[in-house]
Amino acid sequence: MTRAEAASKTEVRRSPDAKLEEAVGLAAAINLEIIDSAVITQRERRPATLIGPGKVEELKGIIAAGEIALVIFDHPLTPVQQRNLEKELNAKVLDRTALILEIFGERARTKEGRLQVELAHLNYQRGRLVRSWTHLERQRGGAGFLGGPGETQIEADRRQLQSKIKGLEAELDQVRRTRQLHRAKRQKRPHPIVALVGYTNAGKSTLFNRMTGADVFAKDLLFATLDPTLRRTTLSHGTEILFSDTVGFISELPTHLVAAFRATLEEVIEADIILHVRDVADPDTLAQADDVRQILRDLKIDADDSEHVVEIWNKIDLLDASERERIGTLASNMSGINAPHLVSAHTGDGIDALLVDIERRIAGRVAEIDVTLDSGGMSHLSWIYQNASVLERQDLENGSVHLQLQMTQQGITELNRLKASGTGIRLG
Ligand SMILES: Nc1nc2c(ncn2[C@@H]2O[C@H](COP(=O)(O)OP(=O)(O)OP(=O)(O)O)[C@@H](O)[C@H]2O)c(=O)[nH]1
Repeated sequence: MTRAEAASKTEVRRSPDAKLEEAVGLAAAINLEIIDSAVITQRERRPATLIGPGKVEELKGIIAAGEIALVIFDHPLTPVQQRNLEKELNAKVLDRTALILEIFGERARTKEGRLQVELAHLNYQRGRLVRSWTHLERQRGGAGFLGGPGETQIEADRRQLQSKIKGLEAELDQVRRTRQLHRAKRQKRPHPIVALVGYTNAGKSTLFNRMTGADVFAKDLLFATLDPTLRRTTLSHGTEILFSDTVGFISELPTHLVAAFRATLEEVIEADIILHVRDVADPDTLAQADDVRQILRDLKIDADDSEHVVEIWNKIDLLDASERERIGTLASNMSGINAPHLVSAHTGDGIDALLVDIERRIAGRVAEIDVTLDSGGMSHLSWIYQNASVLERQDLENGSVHLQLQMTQQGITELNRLKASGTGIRLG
């Protein structure tokens, strides 16, 4: 059974309750105290307030009684709806995009991450300004509308936003260029990259820590990791790899946010192997996996290429015996390379088998090569140690050194270039 077949065997749509639970989790991610939450069923969407007048009244009562300062709608709101609701409810109103932006704002740690979030924020605001302006314009008769304090103010705000956006884009460009230089340097160091992706809270950071012995912030918080983290690890047969932990994905991630994080996700785009970490104890696991695959496709990654993308079914320790058996059967029905890894990043179950599999997959991408450095080629020794895994070294009596190396194809090409440009290196 392929992954697509396995997925199609089960209903993947989220229940309203699961969506609500996720939204509550998002709010908790920035330490908001949740007073109340509810699913509202709406037959028609009201252009002015999204929800009907009866519901608005009901909410008003709850808000006044609970002294609630903020109301979050897990649904896109137009600028007009947001403003009207704020007035009616006498509380600040955010929609899902605004909430995610708030979370990203709190989490970003690197300069690039912070700039990206700020830019996404400004773009979000700009979209709202432009839309409300067109709305006003339409109300006052379109092209005939000239001057007036409202327009002047909005126009001024828009210009100010525009120039801020331009400034930020330039700054971001500079930061990215520096990072690309670093990356170019690293690419010359041909360690394969293994990137972790997954729905937010799936356990990527915990798995990353487990596999690398690192101590990355892992918490039961959505979007605990925002900036990519890289760490070098040596696998049991000596293969050196770089593990990369990235921002968690989420459904309905606003498109401009995906665009903003595209640069940060370059590690994923260029990774030799992608580990798609899934929380199989979450009732929503199938819908979450679908969302992740969609985002991978947006990044032009073939999520169904099982050579490249490996599914990790995490948190198996949370399953009861019958669920575990069901998941185990499902996994064993998925043949060969399609088969997912059942693990618990928490207890360490399944991690060794996963590391062996990573090493095996990488072995297909790395090759062994013998190199002899004569005395004239010794200056290349440090480059070799940086760029290859040295499996064996023999210091010969005539002063030359014989090395047995493991390198990626890219590294071998580089080595051939070195050989062609200088003396003292013999291959084979
Ligand atoms: N029981 C159990 N809990 C786990 C396991 N793996 C992770 N967790 C818990 O799940 C929560 C989320 O884990 P993280 O590693 O922060 O998840 P993440 O995918 O990096 O999250 P984001 O940063 O939001 O993308 C934490 O409370 C972890 O302790 C597991 O195998 N079993």
